[in-house]
Amino acid sequence: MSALHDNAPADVRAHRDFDPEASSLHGEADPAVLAELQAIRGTIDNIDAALVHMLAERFRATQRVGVLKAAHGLPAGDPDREAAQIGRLRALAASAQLDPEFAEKFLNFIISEVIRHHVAISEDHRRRDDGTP
Ligand SMILES: C=C(O[C@@H]1C=C(C(=O)O)C=C[C@H]1O)C(=O)O
Repeated sequence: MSALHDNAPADVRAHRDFDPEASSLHGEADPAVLAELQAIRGTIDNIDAALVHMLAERFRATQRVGVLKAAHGLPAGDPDREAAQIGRLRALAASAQLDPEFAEKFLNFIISEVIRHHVAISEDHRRRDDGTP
């Protein structure tokens, strides 16, 4: 299909039109070096795709938790659960030679987004109960 009549959403197009060889380094290094770089980048692209799919599944699960909490009037965050998760992830990271500080920051980043979703779900739920728009 020509680009002119392409009605696919921008994100769908970006995925479909992704150029795995896009680089600012063409002509900057020996072709053998660029070929090795390209091979490693293939692995990075696979991992990035897996991360997105895993995060999508995680958010699908946390949305269910959010709905359950809202239906039963439970708070969005659960600090004791978070502390246990962070301790576990830090240990896992250390054994995998990943920086535990980074693992903790990454988990906190995700959890704060989850809590934002839970607050929104709970407000929605309350509005529906009150009959307010
Ligand atoms: C998903 C939950 O809600 C929040 C988000 C968490 C998470 O993303 O893992 C963990 C604890 C809660 O602060 C939960 O309580 O299990």
